Amino acid sequence: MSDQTQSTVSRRGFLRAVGVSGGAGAMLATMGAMGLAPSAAASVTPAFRAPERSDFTLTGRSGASVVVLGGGIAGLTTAYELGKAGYHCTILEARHRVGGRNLTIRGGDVETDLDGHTQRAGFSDGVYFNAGPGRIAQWMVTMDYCRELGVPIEVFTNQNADAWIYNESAGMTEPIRYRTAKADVYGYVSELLAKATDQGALDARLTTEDRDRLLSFLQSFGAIGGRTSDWAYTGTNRRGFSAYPGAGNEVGTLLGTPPALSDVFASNVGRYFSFEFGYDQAMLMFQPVGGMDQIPRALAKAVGGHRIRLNAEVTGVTDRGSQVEVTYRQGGRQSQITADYCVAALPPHLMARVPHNLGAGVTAALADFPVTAAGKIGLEYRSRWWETDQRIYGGITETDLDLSHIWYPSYGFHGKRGLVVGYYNTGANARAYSGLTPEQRRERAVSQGAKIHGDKYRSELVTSYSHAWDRTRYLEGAWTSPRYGTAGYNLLLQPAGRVYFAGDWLSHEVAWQHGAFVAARSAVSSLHQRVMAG
Ligand SMILES: Cc1cc2nc3c(=O)[nH]c(=O)nc-3n(C[C@H](O)[C@H](O)[C@H](O)COP(=O)(O)OP(=O)(O)OC[C@H]3O[C@@H](n4cnc5c(N)ncnc54)[C@H](O)[C@@H]3O)c2cc1C
Ligand SMILES: N=C(N)NCCCC(=O)C(=O)O
Repeated sequence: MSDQTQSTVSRRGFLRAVGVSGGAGAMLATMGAMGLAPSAAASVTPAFRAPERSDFTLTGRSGASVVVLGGGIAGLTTAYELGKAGYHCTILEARHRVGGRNLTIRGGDVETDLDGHTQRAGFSDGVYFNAGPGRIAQWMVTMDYCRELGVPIEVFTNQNADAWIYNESAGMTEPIRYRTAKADVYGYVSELLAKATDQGALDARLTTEDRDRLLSFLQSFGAIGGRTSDWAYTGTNRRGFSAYPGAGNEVGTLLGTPPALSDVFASNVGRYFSFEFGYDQAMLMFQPVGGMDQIPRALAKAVGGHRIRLNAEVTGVTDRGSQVEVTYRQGGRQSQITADYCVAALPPHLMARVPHNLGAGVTAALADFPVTAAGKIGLEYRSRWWETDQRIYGGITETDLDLSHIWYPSYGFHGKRGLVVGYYNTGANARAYSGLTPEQRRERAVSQGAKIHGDKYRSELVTSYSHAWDRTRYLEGAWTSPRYGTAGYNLLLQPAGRVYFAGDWLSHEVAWQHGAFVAARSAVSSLHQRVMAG
């Protein structure tokens, strides 16, 4: 090892170790130079833990019978994985279709909510609306199930420089493109930090070398001037153009000059930038081709339709010691099924209401999951004006309006029609919409969205369908906030006699199908170990 390498490591060991200036080879060389054996690399940059993410197989076979309560992702996965290991599973699902919160609405679908509002979706052929899940991160086990089940996937655009930001409460009268908002916020933040750095305000924290490196980073990050122009941010073509560059001498027309620093901060556009930093929301994201419900459909097909009873509402669970007895109502009749084991994959707040003999502690634990409301509306348009007129191809507009987010479709580009998600909100905003009739929801969403998109937001609209998760029978909520670490939460990670629990609510990825998949895998592993040991 040369002296130069040694000095590089001691001065820049951190940068090299996190792979900023080199690939794996460079990193290993650096580790060696630091006196670390290659195996110690794991403690610096932990290896990706593949087993939890990849395909799953129970070792050994059993012919035991299992009744699975709920045909959402967790229930279906339970039956799918146990089925591979030879178990005889029966799924009892209260709704008229499998999938649970994984719900894709197409033309002809009919849903009636708890308030008696019936909607028949009038969407055109090929147009669909993911009323629940819409996106999948690359690391999620959901991707492995798509591959294993043969569900084709495509990119879901979760972030788009050409989508809008609109903060009405900050006095904005026009929306601003993400790219423009970012250019101005990054520019002014960089200017301020560069000035403070150059004036010595950070000298206690920075060496001379650090200071120079930070200034050089800020110059490129914020596209600001140098020392001679006092690091000023004056705007560049990162803001975008009102007329893009063209042929010959057409240099294009820049999108004006940046507003004053104080106005940029007052607009509060920067509050949306960190969304894409999230480990679960960063691009690239994915979606199944043709709708998110391709996942439960494929699972149900693999499980076998004869093992799934629809419109079967579970009304009681009794552990009889050597077997479990489950009562359910189907077609106006009370029926009963007995199995060796049961996996309860209903929402916890609903399972808490099902009469059982599993103990008061179980009921109390199940009832202790606070539930969040969420809602979405799908707006079908006769033209794709957001693509042709506004040059937005997928992605999300962020607002401080009660509609919160507007999603543009990541499929069907340049097609004739398309579906925009006109609101996706949670909490109080979701409840405000769910308290309205479907017509009132549409009116409210359209009048809000037209502030951003103009007249076509109303005039090109063909039909709509809205879904209020807090008003959906057999779900009564969008997702829960588990009280991790409490005795109640931990109690439900264990079987109650012969009854196991599963669902995204028993995972650290609540509100993600990933959570439902891994919770189901955990329950079936535990059940299978017991059967194999017994
Ligand atoms: C608005 C929204 C957006 C989301 N976005 C994403 C996303 O982008 N990506 C992502 O991966 N995930 C997302 N999720 C989360 C994802 O939908 C869930 O994590 C997952 O679908 C949960 O599956 P589950 O099987 O645990 O529960 P559920 O889907 O709740 O399944 C429970 C099942 O039990 C049934 N049931 C209830 N009562 C009874 C009864 N008495 N008898 C019989 N059956 C009964 C229900 O009908 C249902 O089918 C979103 C969810 C919502 C609501
Ligand atoms: N606070 C949360 N749990 N957020 C997750 C929101 C639901 C979801 O998965 C998505 O829309 O991507």
